[in-house]
Amino acid sequence: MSKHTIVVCDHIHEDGLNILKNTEDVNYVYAADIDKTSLLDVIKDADIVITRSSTDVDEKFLDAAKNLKAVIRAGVGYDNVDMEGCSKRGIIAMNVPTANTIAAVELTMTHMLSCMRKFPYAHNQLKNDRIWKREDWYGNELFGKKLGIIGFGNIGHRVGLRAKSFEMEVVTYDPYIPSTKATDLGIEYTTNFDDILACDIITIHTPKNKETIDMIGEEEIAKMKDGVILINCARGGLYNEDALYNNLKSGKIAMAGIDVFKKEPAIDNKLLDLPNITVTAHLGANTKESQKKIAVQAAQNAIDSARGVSYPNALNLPIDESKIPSFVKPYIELTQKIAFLAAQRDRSPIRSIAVCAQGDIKEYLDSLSTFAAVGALSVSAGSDVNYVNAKFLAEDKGITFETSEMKSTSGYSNKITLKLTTENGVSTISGTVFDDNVQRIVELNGFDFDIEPKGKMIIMRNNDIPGVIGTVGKLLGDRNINISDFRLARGKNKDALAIILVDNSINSKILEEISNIEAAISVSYVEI
Ligand SMILES: NC(=O)C1=CN([C@@H]2O[C@H](COP(=O)(O)OP(=O)(O)OC[C@H]3O[C@@H](n4cnc5c(N)ncnc54)[C@H](O)[C@@H]3O)[C@@H](O)[C@H]2O)C=CC1
Ligand SMILES: O=C(O)CCC(=O)C(=O)O
Repeated sequence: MSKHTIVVCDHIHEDGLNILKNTEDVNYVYAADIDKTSLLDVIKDADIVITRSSTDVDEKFLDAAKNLKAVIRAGVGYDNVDMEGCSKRGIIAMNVPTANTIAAVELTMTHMLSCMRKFPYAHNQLKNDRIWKREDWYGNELFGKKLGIIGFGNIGHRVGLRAKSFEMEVVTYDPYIPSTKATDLGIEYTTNFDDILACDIITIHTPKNKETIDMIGEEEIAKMKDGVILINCARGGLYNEDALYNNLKSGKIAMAGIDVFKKEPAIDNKLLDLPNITVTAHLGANTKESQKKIAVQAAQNAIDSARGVSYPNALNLPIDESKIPSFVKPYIELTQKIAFLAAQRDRSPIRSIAVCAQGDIKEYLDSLSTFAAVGALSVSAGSDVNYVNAKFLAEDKGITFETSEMKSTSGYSNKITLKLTTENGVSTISGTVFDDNVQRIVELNGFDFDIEPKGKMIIMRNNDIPGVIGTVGKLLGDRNINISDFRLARGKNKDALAIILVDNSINSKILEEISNIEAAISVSYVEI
C-alpha cells in the first residue's frame, strides 16, 4: 500500500497525533521538536504538513517540500503561510477556523480584566515580593465602560457578548459584516473608525493583512482618551509596536494586554520592559479543549486531503466547490476534457484559451475557464497542474484567457465552446451534457458530431472522396488495430472530418502512415 507522508511541524494535541499514528496509509513524521533548519530536510518527502504559528511556510519551506500537496494550518490566522507561493506550486492551504475561538475569546477577557486590576503586578507583589500593600492596587471596573471592537467575526462578536454580560457598552467596527450582526445582539455598529477611538477600551480581532497592519498608530492613539486600554489577542503589528511603546511609556495608554507580537518569539521586545502591560506568549489558542479539537480536525483534514477526498476550509482554491450545483459539475469535467483534447491535437505553444457558455452554466464561466486551463496545460505539465495553480502556470507562459456568454440558439439548454489558439492555429470544440448525464462533443472545428470525449481517438480531416474509410480501415486492420467506432461529419467544402475510436494506442509511425493517405489533409491522435 502506498503511504502518504504527513509531517507535523509544531506541537499539536496527542489526540491528533494518535489519529495519524493509527492510520494505515499514513507515514507519520513528528518534527515539532527539531530546529527549523533541520525541518527543511524532514519536509522534503512530505505530502502534507501540519503547522501552527511557530512555523513560517515561506519560500524556503516551499522550495524544500518538493512533494507537498497541502498545508494544514492548525488554527485560524494564515499570515505565516505564503499563499501565493502555495498557489503557484498547486499546493492547497487549509486552516482550522473555529476550533480555538473560545480560547481566544477567554484570553481576551483575561487580558481585559488583568489590565483593569493590574492583576499580574498585584499578584507578583504579594507572591514574589511578600508585600501586603492594598493601597497600591486601586483598579477600575469594566462595568459601564465603553468597549470598541475592531473586527466582529468569530472571536470579536463573542468578546462583545461577554462584555455585555459585564454591563459594558459595546460598539464595533467591521465594514465586512451586515450591521444587523451587531445590532441584533444589542451592540452598536459603526462605520466611523473615530467612534472606536473614542472608547475606554479597544480590542482588535481582524486578520493580519495589508489593510490591518498598523491599523492603530500614533495618529489614531492621539485621538484616543487619555488612560485608554488596548488589547491585542489577534496578530502582532495590528497596533504599531513603536506607537504602542511610546504611548504606554507616556501614560496616554494606561494599560495594554498583548498576546501577539510583530516578531515571535518576542523575548527581546521592548514592550516587555514596560510596567503597564500584561503579556502572554501567543497563548490565545492554548486551552486543552481547543487544542484537542484543532488537532483532531487538523489530522482528519490532513488524511482527507492526502487521499484527495476533500479539502476542508481550503483558503486558496479559485473555486468554491461547495457552491457549484451538481448540474454544472459534468460541464466542468467536459470543459477540462475538451481542452485536453484540443491541446493534444496541436502540441504547439498555447497563446489563448477562450470559453463561451450558453444556458444556465454561463454563471460559472470563471470555473469553466479554470478547468479549461487545467485540461490544456496538463498535456505538457501532466499531473503537476491542478486547478489551484493552472492559471498561475498559464500566466507564466503568457497565455491569455477570455470568457463570453452566448444566447441559447443551438437547441441545447447548455453548451460550452472552447477556442484554443496556439502558435499553429485554432481549435474550436463545443460540448454539452444530455439528460442521461453523458458528456458529448457536438462540434469540432465547424463539423457536427455526437461523440463522448473518451478513449483513444484518431481525428482526421480529409478530402471527401470515395474510398477513404476503406483505406483507413485496411491500414489499421493490417496493423492489428481494432476500430471500435467511426464517426464521420461532412463539411461544406468537399471535406470531411472523421473521429475514429480505436482499441490500441497509435504510435507516431502509424499516424504518419495515415497522414500519407492521399485524401488526408490533417491527422492527429488524442487520448482522454
Ligand atoms: N492569539 C491567538 O492565539 C489567536 C489569534 N487569532 C486571531 O484572531 C483574529 C480573529 O480571528 P477570528 O475571529 O476567528 O476570524 P474571523 O475571520 O471570524 O473574523 C475576522 C473579522 O475581521 C473583520 N475584518 C477584516 N478586515 C477588517 C478591517 N480592515 N477592519 C475591521 N474588521 C475587519 C472580518 O470582516 C471578520 O468579521 C485573527 O487574526 C486570528 O488569526 C485567532 C485564534 C487564536
Ligand atoms: O496555536 C497557534 O498556532 C496560534 C493560534 C492562532 O494564532 C490562530 O489560530 O490564529
